[in-house]
Amino acid sequence: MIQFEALTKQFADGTLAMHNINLEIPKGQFCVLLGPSGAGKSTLLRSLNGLVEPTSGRIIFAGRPITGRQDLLFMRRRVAMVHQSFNLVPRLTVLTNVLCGLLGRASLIKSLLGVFPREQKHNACRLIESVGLSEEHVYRKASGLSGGQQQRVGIARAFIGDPEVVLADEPVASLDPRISRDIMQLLRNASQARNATVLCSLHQVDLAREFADRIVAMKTGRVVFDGSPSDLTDEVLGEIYGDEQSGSRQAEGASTIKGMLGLGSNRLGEAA
Ligand SMILES: Nc1ncnc2c1ncn2[C@@H]1O[C@H](COP(=O)(O)OP(=O)(O)OP(=O)(O)O)[C@@H](O)[C@H]1O
Repeated sequence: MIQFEALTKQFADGTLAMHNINLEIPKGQFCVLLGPSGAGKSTLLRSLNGLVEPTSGRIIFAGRPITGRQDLLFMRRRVAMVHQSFNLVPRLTVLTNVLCGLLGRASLIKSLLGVFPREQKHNACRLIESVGLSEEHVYRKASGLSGGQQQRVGIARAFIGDPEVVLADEPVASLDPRISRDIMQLLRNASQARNATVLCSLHQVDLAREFADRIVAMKTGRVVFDGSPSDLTDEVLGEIYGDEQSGSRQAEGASTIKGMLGLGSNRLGEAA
């Protein structure tokens, strides 16, 4: 479904956010990206919705090399995004927020006026129900929902356009552990039901192990691990996160490796 060929991104200030990334992500795979803060996970995700332009290398999406503007539009139309901070419009209803996932597909004027065909509204209502919200939520403003409910809306919005690929950038970073698991389960179920490919960055190793078909770990812009959850041993985790533990940058991350693993300090200390 997606091929990254020697993908490299160097920002104008010289930061090398991705260096020679070579990956093939097959259709329907649920691939989790792990790695310390600043590893390049978001940059990789953003290269797939056109928000980051690679410095060199290329992306092949559904067999089509993404080189020009038309290719980029082709890819963007097939990719949806789930955000860490939900990115809903607070004053709009749940229904309209979900329908916003069709912007760019529906007529711009109609979308801006909030005029969506009956069938699309019907689909949106079905999706709202399928993500665990009820009728009473449909016309409620997004600002009146809990974080977990907002992310359910975010998932419904991502899937309404029937995307082939869903990018989820730390989708549970601002949720408590129980709700996080529910949201990951929902994302997993929704993608499986549609055979959609998911690329999901996470800081929670336990969730990565539970939900991923495949885990790719990055560090300083490079892929340092690519395998199944069962291959992700504590030793490998120590290599991925170890150096960062002693660095001050870890404070910027979602949590310490200890918290992420839910382990005691001794084992962790050894790994680090
Ligand atoms: N627009 C930008 N200009 C310059 N540097 C950037 C820009 N965007 C990201 N970077 C840098 O690129 C590197 C990779 O950042 P990225 O956000 O991809 O990491 P990440 O693994 O997603 O981190 P986190 O887990 O904290 O979200 C970091 O050093 C970051 O500071």
